[in-house]
Amino acid sequence: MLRHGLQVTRVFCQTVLHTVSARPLRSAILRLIPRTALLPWLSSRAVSVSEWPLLSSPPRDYSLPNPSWSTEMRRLYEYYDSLCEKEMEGGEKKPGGWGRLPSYNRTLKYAAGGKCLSKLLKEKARLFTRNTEEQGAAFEYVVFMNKSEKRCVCIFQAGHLLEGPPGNVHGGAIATIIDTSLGTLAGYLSGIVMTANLNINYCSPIPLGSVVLIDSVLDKVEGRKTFVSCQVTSSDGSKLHTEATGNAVAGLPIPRQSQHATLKKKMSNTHRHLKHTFHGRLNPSFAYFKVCFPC
Ligand SMILES: CCCCCCCCCCCCCC(=O)SCCNC(=O)CCNC(=O)[C@H](O)C(C)(C)COP(=O)(O)OP(=O)(O)OC[C@H]1O[C@@H](n2cnc3c(N)ncnc32)[C@H](O)[C@@H]1OP(=O)(O)O
Repeated sequence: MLRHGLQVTRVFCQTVLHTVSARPLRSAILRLIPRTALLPWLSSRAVSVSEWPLLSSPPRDYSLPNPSWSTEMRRLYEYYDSLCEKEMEGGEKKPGGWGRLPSYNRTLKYAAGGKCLSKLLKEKARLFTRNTEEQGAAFEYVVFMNKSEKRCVCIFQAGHLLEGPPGNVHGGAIATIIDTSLGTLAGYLSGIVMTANLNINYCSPIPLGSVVLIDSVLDKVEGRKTFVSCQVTSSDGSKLHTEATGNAVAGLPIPRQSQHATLKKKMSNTHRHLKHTFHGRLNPSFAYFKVCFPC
């Protein structure tokens, strides 16, 4: 009887997986099936749960080329990608100092401190620059980091949803991508940071749909403060669109055992405020963010 039940489950699982190709529908169906019911199917396929895309589907990496990318965007991507450290034949690493940073639409997913946040925030929060699935509509960008030069280059293609003055990119959208580039560089070099100060000079408008380069460098580190600056230029570097300087303040270090009780007390005091909104100042839950560098 039990064996018969397992067999029916297995056949059902296989039918679902092989016939339903639309991913949202397939995911919805699978959410209704208890995971234990899938085990017979998995064991029959001799695959581990982590290998199975629907139980642990890898998040979409938004920094990879997609059909909306212009020829110029692709050309620049391929240029910086060619500078990246890569495994060569024989296991040797091609030196270059550059590396592409992956980019996801969630950060809370990686936060153990997320228990302080409401369920709504946990489920619905999206990184501002990656909050539309429509390719090419808003921020299309990829960040390449050069750790040894303490520098990063962001290739940015501005989509039609970012219009400000007719035919040109909104100043707030430019500030957003600058904050993202500078924040990413500061975060990469100094750990978790919050932008404390950002000064922007808008020198010439950025045409909607065009591709620009945001070249960011580290100026100095003073205690918790990381000073960074950038220039936004046309893709061939001939025209300066924007320049900016910023100061990012590093968060609290991962708590040591002795500090843990104080932090826990602080967290419960602020829990009520944190429940529906972020606290205005850097709060202890930031200390629990896993350091990862999606941008
Ligand atoms: C890990 C996950 C990564 C994910 C990445 C994906 C996203 C990609 C990247 C996206 C990136 C997006 C990034 C975003 O969008 S971050 C979002 C925008 N930023 C904020 O909301 C920050 C709000 N402000 C604060 O939280 C606090 O004020 C901070 C944390 C900044 C400092 O408060 P804290 O209580 O902790 O420290 P402190 O007050 O003792 O000050 C410490 C030092 O800093 C100096 N100072 C302070 N304020 C300013 C100021 N305004 N100008 C110049 N300096 C300032 C101050 O004089 C002092 O210096 P000194 O006296 O020691 O010399």
